Amino acid sequence: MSNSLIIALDFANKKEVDIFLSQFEQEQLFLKVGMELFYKEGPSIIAALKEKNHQIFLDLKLHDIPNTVKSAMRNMASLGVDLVNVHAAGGIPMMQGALEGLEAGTLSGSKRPDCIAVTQLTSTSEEQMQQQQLINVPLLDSVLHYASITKEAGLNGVVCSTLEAGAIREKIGTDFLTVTPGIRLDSDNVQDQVRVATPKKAKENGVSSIVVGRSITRSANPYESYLLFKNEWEGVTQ
Ligand SMILES: O=c1ccn([C@@H]2O[C@H](COP(=O)(O)O)[C@@H](O)[C@H]2O)c(=O)[nH]1
Repeated sequence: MSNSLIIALDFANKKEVDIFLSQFEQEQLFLKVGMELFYKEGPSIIAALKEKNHQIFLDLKLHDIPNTVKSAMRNMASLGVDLVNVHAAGGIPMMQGALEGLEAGTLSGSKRPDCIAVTQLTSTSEEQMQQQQLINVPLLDSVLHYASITKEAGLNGVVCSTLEAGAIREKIGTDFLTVTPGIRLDSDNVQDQVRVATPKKAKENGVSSIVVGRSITRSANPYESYLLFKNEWEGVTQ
């Protein structure tokens, strides 16, 4: 799942998704279904998107005791999604439980969904992390630590910001996925994101895949905006 531009479908319901996707004609997309849409529509939204042959990142960011995460992941794998995630702060046994659940739930003949772990949310600043999580190290150290335990647990990679992706590749290796939200063009409003970067910067830093939401979904012309992001993401050679 490298080199993808993943569109975050942060919509209230399926009707809004259908209107949005109708502007993309036959294009095969990598789509992220998050809490807002999944909690409204449930598994049927995944089936509807898969029917159109889109790839799917089911972004529910699980963080619970290992047994609960294992059972939930078994059900998530049975939906046939391509990518799922947890919070690395849940710890190694929880992440291992996630993988066990995914193995158990993957349909025969299908590939197990890749599983990645959120390090520090891209909306978190170093100051907020230190004051509110009482993590008294630089934010980069916290992200690198979470990436290390994610690797130790056997997951496929992490969610981080573009700003940390290069250091993760150096420390953990190039076959470890770095999936980065917080992507904006220079002219965009950053909204609630803190650690942001352009698609060009993401490519330069060796990011595996970028996640773009509102800059495309809330644009006056979503397809045009999608192409702007896609061209910048694909147009820069490493
Ligand atoms: O650290 C994280 C983890 C997940 N996200 C999700 O990505 C998109 C970003 O949307 P934008 O509109 O482009 O800001 C959104 O669905 C988040 O839930 C993240 O932003 N940061």
